[in-house]
Amino acid sequence: MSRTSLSVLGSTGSIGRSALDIVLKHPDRFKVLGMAAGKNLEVTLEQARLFEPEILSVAEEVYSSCKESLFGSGIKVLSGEEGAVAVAAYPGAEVLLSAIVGDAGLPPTWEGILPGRTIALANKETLVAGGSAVMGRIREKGARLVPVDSEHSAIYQAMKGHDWKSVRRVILTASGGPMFGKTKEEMAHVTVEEALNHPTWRMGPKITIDSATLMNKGLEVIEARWLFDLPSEKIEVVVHRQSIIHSLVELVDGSVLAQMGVPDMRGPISYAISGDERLVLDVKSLDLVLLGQMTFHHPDHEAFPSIRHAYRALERGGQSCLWLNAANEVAVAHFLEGKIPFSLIARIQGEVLEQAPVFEARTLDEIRKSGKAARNKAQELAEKYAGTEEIPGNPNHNGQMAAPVPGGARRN
Ligand SMILES: NC(=O)C1=CN([C@@H]2O[C@H](COP(=O)(O)OP(=O)(O)OC[C@H]3O[C@@H](n4cnc5c(N)ncnc54)[C@H](OP(=O)(O)O)[C@@H]3O)[C@@H](O)[C@H]2O)C=CC1
Ligand SMILES: CC(=O)[C@@H](O)[C@H](O)COP(=O)(O)O
Ligand SMILES: [Mn+2]
Repeated sequence: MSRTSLSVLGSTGSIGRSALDIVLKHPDRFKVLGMAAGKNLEVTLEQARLFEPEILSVAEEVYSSCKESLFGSGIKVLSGEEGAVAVAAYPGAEVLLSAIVGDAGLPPTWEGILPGRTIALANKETLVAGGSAVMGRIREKGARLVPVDSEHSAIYQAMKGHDWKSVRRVILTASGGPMFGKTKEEMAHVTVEEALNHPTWRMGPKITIDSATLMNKGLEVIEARWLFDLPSEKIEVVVHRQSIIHSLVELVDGSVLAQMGVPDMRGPISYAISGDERLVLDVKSLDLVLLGQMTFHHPDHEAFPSIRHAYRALERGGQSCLWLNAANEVAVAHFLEGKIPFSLIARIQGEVLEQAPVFEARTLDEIRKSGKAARNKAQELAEKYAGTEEIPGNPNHNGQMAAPVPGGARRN
């Protein structure tokens, strides 16, 4: 079998590194053609020397050092969004792994949708922000969109050989994140360290905070809506603390299909980039006796309003999902910088999504402009609330109005 040529967007991240680990173990199966990274020069250079791509892009800040270090290597070095787009659109890659974090991943993914190509999609924000426009472009170009996200990969794997007409509902599993069991009142006091301490997955900081607020599951509900062309009534969420069942599909005859395994993203990544082939991976075996039990709960929508925001955005339509996504990114960045308390992330999401235009953004340019407008709204709100420990105007647990407390989110 000839080697699959692969380009990786977000090569230095958690998904990117796992993907390149698979390539390293299967040199007869893959060849890396292009790589796009951000500011991590050390890892970028290591990867460039190991995989010898034809084209590479990094953040503007590290461009000169990168170019200088790779002088004479024959690798074409580019930078910034233009560079990432050039890597994505570079012809010859049969598979494009989209794993830049956040809405920065949308322009390269969009431009990388080329005839006959497989887009292995980790960057869920692309579908949340771009929804019908992205799916339209996939169809128009004759590309193939394959999920990398573990839940969607589970559904995709479970549905192999089954007819989508036979689906009663899909059930996305959520770990519940590190804040599972906390009350609404306790949310204001969650520290950055606590929120970054995911119980089952090791991922980049943005998605880890999304998991802590359960926005990740909200984004995944929207992702499932577009990937599988399902109405939101057929998409449900259940909290499963162990992250062993990666998601389930219930068929019209009551049969339930599940995909299971120890939490390790190399499984879903390899399935997506290999064209549904089962590659040998050194992923641990599932020991059911050691596991002992699996638990299931309804999500607590009072303490974690973000999943409801996602359903609301789908119901409201137009640019609501795009605005929800942009608001979330701004709010998460503010939380990570210690500028706003954890509980305000969901508040900002909810306020911004209600201001979204109710007509669709159809082109990349429209999506980008709209995303910027949403970011500005979220920024204004974040600045307005910065330094407040409690949500202004919301009664605290004693029923009194909370006074803003300087200091914002605490790190310890
Ligand atoms: N990690 C996981 O297990 C899962 C992740 N996903 C999704 O995959 C995506 C990546 O997540 P994850 O790997 O955890 O994130 P990381 O934060 O670990 O990695 C992000 C990657 O994107 C790069 N990057 C960031 N901004 C830019 C930019 N403006 N231009 C070019 N590159 C940029 C980073 O470069 P650098 O570090 O060099 O600055 C890095 O390579 C997200 O959309 C996430 O939701 C989905 C399911 C599971
Ligand atoms: C690995 C993966 O797909 C993540 O999206 C994961 O699902 C995050 O965990 P949560 O279930 O806590 O959101
Ligand atoms: Mn997931």
